[in-house]
Amino acid sequence: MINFFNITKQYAKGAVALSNINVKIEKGDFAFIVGSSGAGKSTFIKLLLKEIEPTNGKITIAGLDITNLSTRKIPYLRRKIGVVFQDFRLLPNKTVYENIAFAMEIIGAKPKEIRRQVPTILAMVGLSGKAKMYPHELSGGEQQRVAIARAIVNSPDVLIADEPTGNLDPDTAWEIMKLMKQINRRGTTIVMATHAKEIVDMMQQRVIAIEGGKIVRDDKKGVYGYES
Ligand SMILES: Nc1ncnc2c1ncn2[C@@H]1O[C@H](COP(=O)(O)OP(=O)(O)OP(=O)(O)O)[C@@H](O)[C@H]1O
Repeated sequence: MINFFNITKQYAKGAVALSNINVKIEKGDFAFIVGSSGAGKSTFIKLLLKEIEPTNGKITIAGLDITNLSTRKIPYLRRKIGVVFQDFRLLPNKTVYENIAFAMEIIGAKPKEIRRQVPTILAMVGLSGKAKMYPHELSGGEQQRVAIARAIVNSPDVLIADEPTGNLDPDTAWEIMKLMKQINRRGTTIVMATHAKEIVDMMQQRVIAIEGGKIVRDDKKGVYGYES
């Protein structure tokens, strides 16, 4: 599903954030990316999202070589990937319904399809009663559910989450993790960068640890492995 071939990323001012990384994430995997601050986790995620380009190497996602992708094909890539961030990033002037509908509109979904799909996805994330609310009227956990709904509404192959529980209290964080696991069970590959030791230890999923720009550990049912 996701392949990093000899990926090196050196930033303009000299820092080598990732150094010759090779990793393969299979379809249906749930993989945590862990590592201390500055280890290279965000760089890993940004490369996947094509927000930045590698200095060397090749990345493929669902058979698509994203390092040599024509501008024309970038929307196609975006459809294969859903993203969730720590700070939710919802559109403040749109309701819950509109935030999710908008993600469908921009890929050209038909109004009929949108009217059918948005309530389905809202029910799935447990927010059927909140469709008309605005983001500021919701709790952090609810906002993150909306963000997840928006990320999966177009049925991406991969859900990428960058510290999705970072702004949430422990109970709410667990609710979000249950939802992520549910999405994973339906076949979506999940890649999640996190500092949340308890979550990683409890979930017993694949753990890829990055240190100093290299993969230092890759365990099938791993633990966080750092003091938090
Ligand atoms: N835009 C940039 N320009 C120069 N150096 C950068 C840039 N972004 C990150 N770096 C450097 O690359 C290295 C890896 O950073 P990265 O943000 O990937 O770490 P991280 O593991 O996500 O850390 P954190 O857990 O603190 O978010 C660090 O040494 C950082 O200073």
